[in-house]
Amino acid sequence: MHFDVNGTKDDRVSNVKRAKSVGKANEQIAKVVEQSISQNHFCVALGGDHSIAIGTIIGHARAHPNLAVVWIDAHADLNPPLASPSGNSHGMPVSFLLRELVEYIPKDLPGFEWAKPCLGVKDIVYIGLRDLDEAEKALIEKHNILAFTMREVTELGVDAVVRAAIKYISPSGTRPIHLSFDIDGLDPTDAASTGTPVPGGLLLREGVYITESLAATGHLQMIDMVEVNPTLGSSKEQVRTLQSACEIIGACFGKRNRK
Ligand SMILES: CN[C@](CCCC[B-](O)(O)O)(CCN1CCCCC1)C(=O)O
Ligand SMILES: [Mn+2]
Ligand SMILES: [Mn+2]
Ligand SMILES: [Mn+2]
Repeated sequence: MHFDVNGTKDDRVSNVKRAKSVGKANEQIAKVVEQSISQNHFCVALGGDHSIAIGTIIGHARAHPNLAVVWIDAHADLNPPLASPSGNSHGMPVSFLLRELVEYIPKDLPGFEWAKPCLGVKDIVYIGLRDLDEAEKALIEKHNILAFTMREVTELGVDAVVRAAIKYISPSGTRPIHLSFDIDGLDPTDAASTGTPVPGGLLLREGVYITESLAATGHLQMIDMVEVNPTLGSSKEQVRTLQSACEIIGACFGKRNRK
């Protein structure tokens, strides 16, 4: 039995653990993000797990409906609630955001009454994938979602991947971009202090390059920096992970390794 902050029952509903707390928190996040973006701020959301992207992206899209999303992650976070093998909401956020998946979202989810999908499958691109569940693979395939897995990053190189990603989501180069950066998109050597690390990820240098390239479009509006868990790993790993997160956030504001 789980309880929410008010001490009322908050159990697993339609296979979403603590549905009410997650839904209500994201409702608040969406309001704050919409306000911040509407005041023309560059917005940095610090997670917490990746379920906060439900609120950050819906909030951002309220201010900029023509939003495009770059999702850096070892995982697709695309499990519709009933297909999730864990019931952990951090593996589901993208399924709540895509209009084409709305039929898979249970109608009775407490706390999520406000959450309406705000993206089409063509408005998102993945970079760094290397650990997908069966339902996620099937949905990426069925809806032709553009995904550069670590295989493509190795094959094409990070420059070709980020150029292709930008060309795809913003052919005119003018669309507002939301970067949802899961620190576990990086290799555990650069980011071990996270809940679901997966070997063979992006080097910090590659993560910085992708972020700098998005910033160079002049339309990067917001970054989620999520899944950083400084309670995990050795103190050396914790420092390294926090340093990586700061480098990525810094890269949103332009080139780091200036000549
Ligand atoms: C791959 N899907 C997972 C992980 C989601 C990670 C979320 B993120 O925000 O960190 O990216 C894992 C599901 N596996 C758990 C172990 C047994 C096999 C399934 C899930 O729980 O949905
Ligand atoms: Mn996670
Ligand atoms: Mn994630
Ligand atoms: Mn992840």
